Amino acid sequence: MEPRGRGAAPGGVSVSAVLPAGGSGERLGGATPKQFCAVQGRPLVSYAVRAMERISWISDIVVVVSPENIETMKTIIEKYGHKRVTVVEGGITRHRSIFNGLKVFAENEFSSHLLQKPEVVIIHDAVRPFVEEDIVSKVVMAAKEHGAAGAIRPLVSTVIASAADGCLDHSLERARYRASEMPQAFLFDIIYEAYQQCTDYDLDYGTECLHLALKYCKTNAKLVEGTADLWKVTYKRDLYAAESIIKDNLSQQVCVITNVKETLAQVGFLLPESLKSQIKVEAISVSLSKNDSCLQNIISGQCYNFVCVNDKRWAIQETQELVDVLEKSNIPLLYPVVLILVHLDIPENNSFSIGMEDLTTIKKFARETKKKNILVYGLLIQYKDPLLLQETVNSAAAVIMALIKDRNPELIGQLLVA
Ligand SMILES: Nc1ccn([C@@H]2O[C@H](COP(=O)(O)OP(=O)(O)OP(=O)(O)O)[C@@H](O)[C@H]2O)c(=O)n1
Ligand SMILES: O=C(CO)[C@H](O)[C@H](O)COP(=O)(O)O
Repeated sequence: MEPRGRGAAPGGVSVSAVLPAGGSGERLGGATPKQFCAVQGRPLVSYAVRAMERISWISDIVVVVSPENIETMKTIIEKYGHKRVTVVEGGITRHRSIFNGLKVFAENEFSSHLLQKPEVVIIHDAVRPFVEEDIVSKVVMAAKEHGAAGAIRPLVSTVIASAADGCLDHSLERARYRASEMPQAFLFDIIYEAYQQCTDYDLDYGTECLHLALKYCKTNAKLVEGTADLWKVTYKRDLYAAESIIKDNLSQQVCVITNVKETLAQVGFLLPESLKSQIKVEAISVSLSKNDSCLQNIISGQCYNFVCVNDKRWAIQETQELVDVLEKSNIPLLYPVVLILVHLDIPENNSFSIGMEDLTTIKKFARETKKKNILVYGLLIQYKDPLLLQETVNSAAAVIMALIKDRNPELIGQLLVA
């Protein structure tokens, strides 16, 4: 069978990946295994799958899940449009799950369709969502040369051993040891051989694939320094940390779209200027209905925050056009998009007034767009004294930043006043 990935892998080898996701997440607690817990609305496992999937030279991605979660995993693949993924039934321990994942490349009877055996296989826990191509590429190159490789991090705490009486027996010299993280990569034949040879004790109690390669194939893995965010989601606090890292990543860029008359354009200029001290700003002045190419470029550049400055009453019609463009782009499929409708209540805009009807309209609109993973908020910039314009705009920028950073789905449809 032809490999499904595209592009040349480092060192020209063929590469596939196995993501063990068959655990129950006891240490995290709760009814849902951690790999299926929602982070910014999307299951954690989908982040790890996405991280592998966007590396074009990885041919196949095997996700190993417990039998009762096979359908859940298939639904996730379908919902988030994951490609090149094969779901495989896991075992009762992590090693047994990984072994099952490897068998799909080697044993006909294990899978209805045997995947092409890669020269190098990556093993990466499905609960480590932040893995970049750079480190994956480094472990693959090192595995090609040394037979096995894995990411490491410095130890945070000193490792100590306790004696039978519960007292300190000895401690290890921290500087000599490292924490073994993921991703790891192996010449396929080496790791497969190691799993075939290893004992039930290894399969049931072992925690380290690199160790199996050493013990059974005499392969000394190359250790590659990894980045801090390779850590494994293990406890509840790790889910909170993952959530805030994602929110932080999504808050790097905003697109300010102004669609105002010249007399009001001052705000359209001052607002981006004020935001610039906190976030990268793309400011454009367009009629959204034109499906502007400039806007398209920004969207395809993975911008997850939009501010629309309007001089009319709640211009839902025009905002709907932006929502349609975003939806078509698939941008909100993977992460929630923040869309802030800014309206101006300023001296030149005499006709402006807000009634209950307006508030209901924006709420209704926000509820609909939330179903598309687009979070809509309203912001009214209100000032009567032109001398206070800069101050008011600064306060509006602060509210916009708070909405972007928080991405709070409970606040959608609310009208805030700056
Ligand atoms: N039988 C198992 C056990 C674990 N894993 C996977 O191995 C990775 C790392 O293991 P760990 O953090 O220990 O996950 P759990 O076993 O789910 O956690 P806990 O030990 O707290 O129950 C996770 O992606 C987990 O789903 C697996 O595929 N099959
Ligand atoms: O860090 C690792 C390197 O091999 C593994 O992810 C880790 O050992 C998994 O162990 P556990 O299932 O006990 O959490």
